[in-house]
Amino acid sequence: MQRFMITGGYRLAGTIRVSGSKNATLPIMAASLLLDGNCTIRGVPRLRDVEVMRELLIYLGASVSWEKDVMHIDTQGVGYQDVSEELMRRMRASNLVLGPLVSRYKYARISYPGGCEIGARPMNLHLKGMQAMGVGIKEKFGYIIAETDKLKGSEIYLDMPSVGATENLMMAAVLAEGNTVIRNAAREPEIIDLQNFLNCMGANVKGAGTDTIKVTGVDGLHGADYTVIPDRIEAGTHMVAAAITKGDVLITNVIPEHLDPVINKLREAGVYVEVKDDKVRVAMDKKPKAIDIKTMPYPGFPTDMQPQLMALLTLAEGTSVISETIFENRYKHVMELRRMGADIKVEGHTAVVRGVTGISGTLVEASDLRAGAALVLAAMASENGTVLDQVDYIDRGYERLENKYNAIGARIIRVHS
Ligand SMILES: CC(=O)N[C@H]1[C@@H](OP(=O)(O)OP(=O)(O)OC[C@H]2O[C@@H](n3ccc(=O)[nH]c3=O)[C@H](O)[C@@H]2O)O[C@H](CO)[C@@H](O)[C@@H]1O
Ligand SMILES: C=C(OP(=O)(O)O)C(=O)O
Repeated sequence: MQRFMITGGYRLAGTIRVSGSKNATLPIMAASLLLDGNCTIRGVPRLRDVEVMRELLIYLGASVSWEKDVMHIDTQGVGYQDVSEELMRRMRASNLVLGPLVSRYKYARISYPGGCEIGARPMNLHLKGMQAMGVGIKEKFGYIIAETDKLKGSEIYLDMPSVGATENLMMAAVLAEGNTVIRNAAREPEIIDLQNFLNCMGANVKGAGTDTIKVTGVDGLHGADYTVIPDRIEAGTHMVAAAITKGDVLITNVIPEHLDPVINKLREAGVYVEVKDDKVRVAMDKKPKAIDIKTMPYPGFPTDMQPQLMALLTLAEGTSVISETIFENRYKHVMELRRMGADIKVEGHTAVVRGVTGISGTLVEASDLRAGAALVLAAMASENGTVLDQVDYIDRGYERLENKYNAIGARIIRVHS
């Protein structure tokens, strides 16, 4: 178990470079299972979740080498399609191997995935879509067994634009016979990145970024060399870090368009945001203004930024209202922020945040990845020291966050206990 000792009150000033996107890298690594050969992925972030996906690919028989941010995957040895509960439970995104395994081997057996406790997160849409493509699904003792003689292209309508279901079904359709159309598909930038990677391997996928994705099945794929997009949630977190510490930070390696919802909300809160090419400069010298936020599928405000924005709004002038519409259990940071002196009330999906003049450090605990990030931000803005437990959650999605912040003025020490 590891913890952060954070001394608050230091202003962040300088440049931070954003790493490759976790949520783009994970499906792209899973998609390599569609291939019988080699691929190279660049811009791969050093994250715990990426480590788990690497272990999963190796467990299935792939060879994976990873140096700095370049990963080589050779899938020629893959011959096993049965994933143990231990591996599946370590990460939610491990469910993304289902589509590629069924597409290539016509069989997969995986246990239900684990991950952060932010909601029930069922897989009904993934499974319904696969059934429409001719896959038999059995659910037994917490395992999903997916089997088919032949995957057939199909018309699929998603009841909600689930990111994971869209990705799993796109991957399942790549080697299916005929055409698949996914309607009400998720439109997140990571879906476009997956489409680009699949097409780089010789797939025929169109429409990612819109609500209709069309996949024409192909007979086989070839190797690819691909660079993943920068992580928009990491970038958004740094933007809030600059604002909450009343700092001035240049954030590089970003695609500003992916950050539109975050940039707009920060500007509404009075934060100075300047966009230039692949950089964003964020500066703040006063208290933020209260704003309302509703989390929505892309291009709406991302649920993965809700806890971080809440941390900022605890110190705003006035009262903010936050509605979390994606995950039913994504307010676990509220209790911890209250322990630091924040004034927040939660009723159902809504949190009412009354701005306070200051928050103070204490002993708090990360309950999940973004809750942990929000607590780091709050601790950097607080009047004294904070001890943050369970930072392993933060390592799931941020590459040595303390090093990035310490390099521009923060005081964070990682303690191994
Ligand atoms: C690895 C990755 O990319 N993770 C992201 C992905 O998660 P993930 O792909 O799991 O999120 P989804 O878009 O699938 O989930 C959105 C909502 O749909 C529900 N749902 C989903 C599938 C299904 O079969 N049935 C169902 O009811 C979920 O419980 C949730 O309430 O998108 C989320 C929403 O932007 C982000 O917070 C996660 O960071
Ligand atoms: C919820 C997240 O990830 P996952 O879907 O992998 O749990 C996240 O990145 O905030």
